[in-house]
Amino acid sequence: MVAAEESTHAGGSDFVVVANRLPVDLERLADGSTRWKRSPGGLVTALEPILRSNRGAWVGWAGVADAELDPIVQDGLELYPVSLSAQEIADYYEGFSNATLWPLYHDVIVRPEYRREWWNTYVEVNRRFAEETAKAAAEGATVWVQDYQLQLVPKMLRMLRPDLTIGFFLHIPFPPVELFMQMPWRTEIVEGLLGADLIGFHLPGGAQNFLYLARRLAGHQTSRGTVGVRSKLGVVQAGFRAVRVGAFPISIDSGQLDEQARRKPIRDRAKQIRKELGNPKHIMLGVDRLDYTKGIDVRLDALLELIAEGRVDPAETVMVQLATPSRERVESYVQMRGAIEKTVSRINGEYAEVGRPVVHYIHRPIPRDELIAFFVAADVMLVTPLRDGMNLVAKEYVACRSDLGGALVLSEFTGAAAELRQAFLCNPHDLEDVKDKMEAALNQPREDGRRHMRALRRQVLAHDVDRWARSFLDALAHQGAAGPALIAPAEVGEPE
Ligand SMILES: O=P(O)(O)OC[C@H]1O[C@H](O[C@H]2O[C@H](CO)[C@@H](O)[C@H](O)[C@H]2O)[C@H](O)[C@@H](O)[C@@H]1O
Ligand SMILES: Nc1ccn([C@@H]2O[C@H](COP(=O)(O)OP(=O)(O)O)[C@@H](O)[C@H]2O)c(=O)n1
Repeated sequence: MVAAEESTHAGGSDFVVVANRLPVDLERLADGSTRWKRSPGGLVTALEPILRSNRGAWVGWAGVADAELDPIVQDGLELYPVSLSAQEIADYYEGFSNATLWPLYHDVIVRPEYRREWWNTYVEVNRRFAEETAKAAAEGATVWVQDYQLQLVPKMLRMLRPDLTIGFFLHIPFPPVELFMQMPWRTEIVEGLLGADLIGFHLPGGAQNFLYLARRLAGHQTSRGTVGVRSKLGVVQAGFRAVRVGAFPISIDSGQLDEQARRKPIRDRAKQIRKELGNPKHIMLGVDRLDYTKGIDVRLDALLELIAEGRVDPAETVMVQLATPSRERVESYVQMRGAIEKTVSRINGEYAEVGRPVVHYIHRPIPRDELIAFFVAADVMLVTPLRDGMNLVAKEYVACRSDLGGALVLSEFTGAAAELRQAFLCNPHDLEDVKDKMEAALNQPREDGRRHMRALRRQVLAHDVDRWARSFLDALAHQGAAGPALIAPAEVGEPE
């Protein structure tokens, strides 16, 4: 163990978030200059307001290769950039994180690749994140490690800095045991996570899966009762340490988004969007990173069939698909992009008129205000992932609809579906079901729509990102680094 000497060299931050990405990406422009831009994805959307209100530090990668940057204060946030070489990006980020773990944890929608050299780099990069965090954290600090890219950091960090309180949160689904068992380095991953004091998942199912694996793979005793939402934590007795495991569904800054969406410039822009789209009777909207988990193909296929069957009139309906570029060098993403763009062309080729496309497809990031105006303008929001940890877009749409207009079609295979029960829930693997729900959402009577949206908004406004972070950090604080075992012996099951 390292202990005393490391501790005297500790940095100044009492609260440190560690995530693969910083909240901003460094962008290198053609003229050689650089600028910072917002990073993609829901993790950043959720964590940025938390870090601001806790005045903490953020350790992460700046999104480009070989950027040797000193710690900086950017827009009020203290950032500690971790440098990755081009080879590390290929092996750790595109390889092990996004061609092994991502598909494995998302129900093997595409086949995960298991490559030893990717794993070796994943271990090395996790070690570097742990070392950088050890430098940034003050004596006795709380460190919150985020997501599947950094599952070994909790154990590595505990070895370097036993004085820290360490939390870990997984933003993607934790897979069923039968799938996780494919992973050649499954025991190392479970043990890596068990370096934390508290391990959080979006849903109780993920927590239960993990408890089972802690018994089976690491041979620890664990609690046996069911895990609740923000309550009834599970416990793994890892030697003298009690590691707690719980479900904490993430959310958004709903109050702030609600307020923003009510502003006149946003509402005016929403009207203008409708006009620019040719004042159609119905606007359907999809907003996603371009990822095969998101089921963009599913909603396009459904639209194509609905039009072909005469159930949707292309003269009065448009679909807008805003797709942020994502992981563009990973082969499965290249293939999926090709397939989606082909279907967009097919729908427009068969059913559009000159100057009046049926599908408007934008493959680039769009400014936040513009996105909010699209949420306000959309009559039907299509969220159809084959599997998604949470899906913040669904919650953002609801937060933007203070007018009680609009309808949400939501896949049952998102974390959000556990909370947004009044949406048009659909099974994305059943195209007929998706079509039926899209049609029902388009034709929903106004009063029914208002009732559904009111109930959805109650849920989203009451359970915001601040509540998510507080519930996790409160649970973490109540244990502390060397906290006592919280399970009575009677609750502990023997390993199998
Ligand atoms: O960093 P990238 O590779 O560009 O990917 C963006 C993020 O995607 C994933 O987001 C997840 O987190 C959301 C918030 O908890 C959740 O709603 C969503 O279901 C997840 O897919 C990923 O987990 C992040 O690490 C990435 O930064
Ligand atoms: N074209 C797009 C698509 C998504 N986004 C944002 O990216 C985030 C996506 O979060 P999410 O939880 O739905 O999904 P992931 O991309 O994190 O898997 C949301 O905050 C969206 O508003 C965006 O800004 N522009």
